[in-house]
Parts: sequence; structure tokens; C-alpha cells
Amino acid sequence: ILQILHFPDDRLRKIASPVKKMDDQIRQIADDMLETMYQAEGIGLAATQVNIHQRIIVIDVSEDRHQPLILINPELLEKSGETGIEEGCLSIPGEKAFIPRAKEITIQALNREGRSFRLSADDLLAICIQHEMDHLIGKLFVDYLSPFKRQRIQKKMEKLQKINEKKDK
Ligand SMILES: O=C(O)C[C@@H](Cc1ccccc1)[C@H](O)SCc1ccccc1
Ligand SMILES: [Zn+2]
Repeated sequence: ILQILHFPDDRLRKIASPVKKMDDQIRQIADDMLETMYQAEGIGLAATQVNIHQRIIVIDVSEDRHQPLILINPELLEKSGETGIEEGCLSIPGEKAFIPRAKEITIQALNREGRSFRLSADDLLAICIQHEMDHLIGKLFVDYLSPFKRQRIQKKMEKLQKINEKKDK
């Protein structure tokens, strides 16, 4: 299980580098990320969130929680339409906000064997991919909100941090 960074940790703002070569080390990172995501009851996780600054995303939006998707070096090829839901984020626990997203997207990525594939997605899967791809460029859903709302969330998270630090001591 990997430790998930929490907003406003500056490391969440780093830009991830493309994976140079798909190898066992990258596969191990993806497996550790999947385990961390399932344990945290998320439906997606980006490497940035676990302080690994490479373009690796894991997703599982299935009901049975056994259809993991690994996206290496994802690129957005097309997007269309508009949709949105109240989004959460494992790096901003307890906060939710409606975020506008494209309804359909087509991406290209490498799979766990390092082979290039294209994926067209809509609804929750499309939203999740867009949310995770934002993480890889240091973007969080709070960045779509007004500065006032973002600041209010930052204050709440910093207070939570202090309470947790006291507990750990
Ligand atoms: O922090 C993350 O990247 C995990 C996100 C992924 C996500 C956020 C918003 C919309 C879709 C995916 C979530 O914490 S996963 C938790 C969750 C579960 C079901 C529906 C929405 C969010
Ligand atoms: Zn997130």
C-alpha cells in the first residue's frame, strides 16, 4: 500500500514525466497503485498522488471491482460533449464539487505489456480518465473552483492535517 499525498501538498503540483520503457518496475508500480486504490475505495489513482512522477494511471470503474485498467503515457486524442458529476478526490478527502468535463473522449496509451492501444470512453469512465490525467499535470479539481472556495477547502484540509499530526504524536 502506498501513501496518498493530501492537498495542499506541493508534490501534487509536479508534472509527471513520460514512462521511457515499460518494464517490470513500472508494472510493479501499477500493481501497488491498484492495491492502494482498491484499499482506499477509489475508482482511479494517478502516480502523482503517491509521489511517483511518471505518467501512470490505474482505474477500475466496474461494479465487481475486478476490471483494472492501466494507462501508461495516456494522450487525449478527441473529446466531445459536456457532462459532470460531484467529484471527490483521494487527495482531498471529504470534499466534493461539481466539475464540468467532456462527455466522450478518445485516448491513446500503453497497456501493461507496453503495447499502444486506443480507448473511447463516456460518462463515469471518461470523467475518471480526465480527473486522473489532470493529476499527471499537477491539476486538482479544486482548481476549477473560485479562489474563495479553493481557499476554504485548503483551510479545512490544513486544520485536518494539524489534528492528525497531534494524534500521531
Ligand atoms: O483521487 C482520485 O483520483 C480518485 C478519484 C477518482 C474520481 C474522482 C471523481 C470522479 C471520478 C473518479 C475518486 O476519489 S474515486 C472515489 C469515487 C468513487 C465513485 C465515484 C466518484 C468518486
Ligand atoms: Zn483525484
